[in-house]
Amino acid sequence: MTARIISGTEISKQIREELKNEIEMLRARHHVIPGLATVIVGNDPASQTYVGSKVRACQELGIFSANYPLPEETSEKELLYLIKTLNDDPRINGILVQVPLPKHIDENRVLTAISPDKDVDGFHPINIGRLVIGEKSLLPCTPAGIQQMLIRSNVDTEGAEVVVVGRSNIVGKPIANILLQKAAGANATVTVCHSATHDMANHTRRADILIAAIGKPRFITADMVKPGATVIDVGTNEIGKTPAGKRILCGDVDFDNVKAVASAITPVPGGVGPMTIVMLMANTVKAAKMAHGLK
Ligand SMILES: Nc1nc(=O)c2c([nH]1)NC[C@@H]1CN(c3ccc(C(=O)N[C@@H](CCC(=O)O)C(=O)O)cc3)C=[N+]21
Repeated sequence: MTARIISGTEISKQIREELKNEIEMLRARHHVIPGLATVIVGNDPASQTYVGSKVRACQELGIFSANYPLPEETSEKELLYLIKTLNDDPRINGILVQVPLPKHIDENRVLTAISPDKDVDGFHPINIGRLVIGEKSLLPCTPAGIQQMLIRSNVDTEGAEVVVVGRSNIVGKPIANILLQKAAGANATVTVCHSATHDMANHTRRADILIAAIGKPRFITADMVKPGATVIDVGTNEIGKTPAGKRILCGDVDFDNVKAVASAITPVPGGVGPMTIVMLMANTVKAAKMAHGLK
């Protein structure tokens, strides 16, 4: 068997088209233009690449974007002041502070300072809490993107065994909670594995849907995958550079061997990454509608 490829590039294009229409409708009917502020502290090249993609996506879709590239030595106080200003700015519906932040800044304090209504990353404790209790909230972008990939490629989660490898606050914990929800129709049986899990392969081999979010290149090997499983690869590990200086990316899944066992698999690049960006745009549109009391 060779697995069907679930293309994040294709699915994200489809969602972009839907968003474009919705944004045009908001503008024409309600005179609303969604606005996103991106804040990046320091000059990590990978972070700059991601923020660059986000800004381009805004331009393409008709979202207003305001960008705040700040020097590495920005103090926590200055950053908190900027966030307060953005919280109060009616043109801004979404605030994204790129993580990781420099070590002298308390990341939790900063993320908690963002108004929950403008928290398009879905990292604020209020939004995490709403997700866990099954209330409507802004969902973290990578997990929301994974959910859309499953829905739009007809992978049924109802009653399925889902195994998530990785327990980060930005991927592992939220995707586990999203797929566990009954109300939203996900309704899966969810196991979360991590670095202290005994006999990890024993868990992963039971998965109908295996989600790899560990941050280790090719960690998931073919012997860890149940024949016919759907495999979602969240890894974006930089394993080198091309002679031209372009980053070479590799997922958390040993793609070439696992695709012979799985029935569906996401590639890296071109899988979860592009979905993360489009869901940020979707959250910005959602936040704009909430801000204007629109359904
Ligand atoms: N506040 C915050 N929110 C984030 O959502 C956030 C963040 N901080 N910090 C870093 C991570 C990482 N992340 C990615 C987004 C897109 C791709 C992506 O589009 N990847 C392309 C390849 C891009 C390339 O070639 O470098 C792909 O997989 O096809 C990857 C990774 C968002 N993050």
